[in-house]
Amino acid sequence: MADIKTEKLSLRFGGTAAVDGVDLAVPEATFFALLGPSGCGKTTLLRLIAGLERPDGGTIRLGGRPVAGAGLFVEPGERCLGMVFQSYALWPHMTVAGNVAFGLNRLSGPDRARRVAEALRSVGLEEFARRRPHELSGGQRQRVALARSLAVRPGLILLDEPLANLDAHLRQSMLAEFRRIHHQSGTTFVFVTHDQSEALSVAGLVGVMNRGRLEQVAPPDQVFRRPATPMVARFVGQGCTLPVEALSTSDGRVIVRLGPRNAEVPGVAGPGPAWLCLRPRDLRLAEGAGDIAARVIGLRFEGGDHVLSALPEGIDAADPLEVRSEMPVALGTLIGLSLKGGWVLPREGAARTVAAAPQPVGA
Ligand SMILES: Nc1ncnc2c1ncn2[C@@H]1O[C@H](COP(=O)(O)OP(=O)(O)OP(=O)(O)O)[C@@H](O)[C@H]1O
Repeated sequence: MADIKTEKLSLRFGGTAAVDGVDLAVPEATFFALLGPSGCGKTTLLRLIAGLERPDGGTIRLGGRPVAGAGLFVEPGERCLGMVFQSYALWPHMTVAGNVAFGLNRLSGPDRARRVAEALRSVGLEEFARRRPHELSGGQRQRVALARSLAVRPGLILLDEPLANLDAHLRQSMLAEFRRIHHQSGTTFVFVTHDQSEALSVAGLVGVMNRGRLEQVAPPDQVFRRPATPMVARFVGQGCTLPVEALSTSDGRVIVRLGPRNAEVPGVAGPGPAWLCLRPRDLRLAEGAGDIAARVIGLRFEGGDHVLSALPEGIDAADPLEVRSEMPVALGTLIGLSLKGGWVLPREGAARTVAAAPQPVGA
């Protein structure tokens, strides 16, 4: 088991800051998911931790041991970690057992065989030891790749989009497998994905990256319910952000002006310009005027409901909001939306209240 600590970690490729001053602390035995849009720097951060890239600046410690920093660079093979890639990277001419034994050369024959059997048992593939990779399904190949990493008993396993080549159904069962194996092995897992539902369902700790920086590191429910930045609010859970004015704040609840009306919403913004972060589940169609007046500009049928896209009225630069309805509503209709939840964040430069914030409405 190894914890991970990076300080001011940076790597540029030409004009691109792929990783930009990242301070990260992942406690040992954590299942950590690194989440973010394509090109935000997830793989580069993983490769820096693995030792496949050298940082331009900053430091990395694994299990308390410095592995990269000024004048110091520990080679990947000496970092006591395993890697699992989306391409599996198995040797096609070797059997499953041969692939799993690959990193165990320093062990004696019987010890090696025992370690291979143990690793294959932990991923449920002991009966497949004599097969070759082309005789396995994609999910089974990925489990062989994981068994190969587990066999060397590393303190840390780095998984780079390991489910990207699998179909949706198999991804779900592999996620459950990863959780079980992580729990059983007690190894620290770092799991890179751009799929937020994957990250939130599998990890104990989630890091959201954007443009080379970490926007938030928190347990999945906090990332979802208390986004630290507008980017996290928009990226996770189909969220959107409305520009509002925070009028006053007390006990972690903020009164915001929504066009001509005011509403009280949980949050951390002091008085001034703020963002109201909303998810579809934070809104419902009001019987009367509700909290927000909005005009229906789109309608689709999804998951058994009609989903209305509605543009708030009286709020400058607002994006359309989505709300579910049992009945279809004609385009152009003025509707009222009631707030069931939400989260208020200060806009850049505005005051943030420090008081501990309560759970949002409906949490
Ligand atoms: N070897 C390289 N040479 C030049 N630029 C690179 C290199 N590797 C990555 N980059 C750039 O660095 C940035 C971060 O890339 P990275 O692969 O880390 O992103 P990512 O979040 O893993 O993306 P994805 O989800 O699409 O895999 C991107 O702008 C990318 O184009």
